[in-house]
Amino acid sequence: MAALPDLLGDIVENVDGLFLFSPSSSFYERFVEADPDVPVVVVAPENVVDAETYVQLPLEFDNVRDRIRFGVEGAMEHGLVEDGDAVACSVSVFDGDIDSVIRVRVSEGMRSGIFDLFANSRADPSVIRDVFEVAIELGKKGQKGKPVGALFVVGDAGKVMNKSRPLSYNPFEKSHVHVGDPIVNVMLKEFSRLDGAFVISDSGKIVSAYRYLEPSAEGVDIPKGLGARHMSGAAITRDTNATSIVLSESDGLVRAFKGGKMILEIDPEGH
Ligand SMILES: Nc1ncnc2c1ncn2[C@@H]1O[C@H](COP(=O)(O)OP(=O)(O)OP(=O)(O)O)[C@@H](O)[C@H]1O
Ligand SMILES: [Mn+2]
Repeated sequence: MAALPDLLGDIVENVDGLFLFSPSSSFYERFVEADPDVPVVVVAPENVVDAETYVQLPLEFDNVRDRIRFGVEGAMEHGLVEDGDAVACSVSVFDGDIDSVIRVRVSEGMRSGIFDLFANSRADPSVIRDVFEVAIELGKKGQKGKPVGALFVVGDAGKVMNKSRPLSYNPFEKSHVHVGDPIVNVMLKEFSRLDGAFVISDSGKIVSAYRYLEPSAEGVDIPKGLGARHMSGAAITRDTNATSIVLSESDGLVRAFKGGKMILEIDPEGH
């Protein structure tokens, strides 16, 4: 009878790269010089282990597939791996230390756009991340315990303003506030109880609240069952170079749209 390491060793046999997701320093040290033929790529929110090849995670994606996709697509973008490569991804599925190895075949076809969404949107990556964080937090807590929906249109704000109209007075009219400021998070949560979309500039300035989006919905293909908030949020990203981040009041999920397509779906509760 074969020993388990022989049987399970196939998973890491002949890989072209080893991806360590948020490794501790001691874990990283053990692997970095283990096999000189297999480059080690660290994927983490911060490069605390001082890795030479590193892909920064904007969010700790609870969904392991999202996390791995982000790391692999980022590595493709940086030229660290290429079509046809096999890579071993070491991740933590449950809380704590790395507990799993997943073998992935790199291919152009697997690209979901998740890396692109953060790295190559019109808006700064940090602005996209900050808006995600607001949406996720809003999804976790709701407004006074009740589920709430919200629509954030980020980047290419001039064009977005041209393709929308006000539903009410704009509380951000003369202000110069940016996403990420703690006070702004409180304001965004407060105003999200009312209708319409928030429009945010490339640099994170809140341009307007209460915008009714009027994009053409032609050629927009999003999952059936999503309503007008999602449809208008998706469509505006085809008509402009904006990225939309939408919190659903009805199912509590946060979804991101770019180029008229849904790129990412996150459960704020981490289920
Ligand atoms: N074109 C639009 N521009 C801006 N906001 C919109 C637009 N259409 C709908 N909304 C906002 O979305 C809210 C919910 O609409 P609807 O239920 O049709 O969307 P939905 O996609 O099902 O979203 P949810 O999952 O949150 O219910 C509306 O009350 C309105 O505030
Ligand atoms: Mn609805």
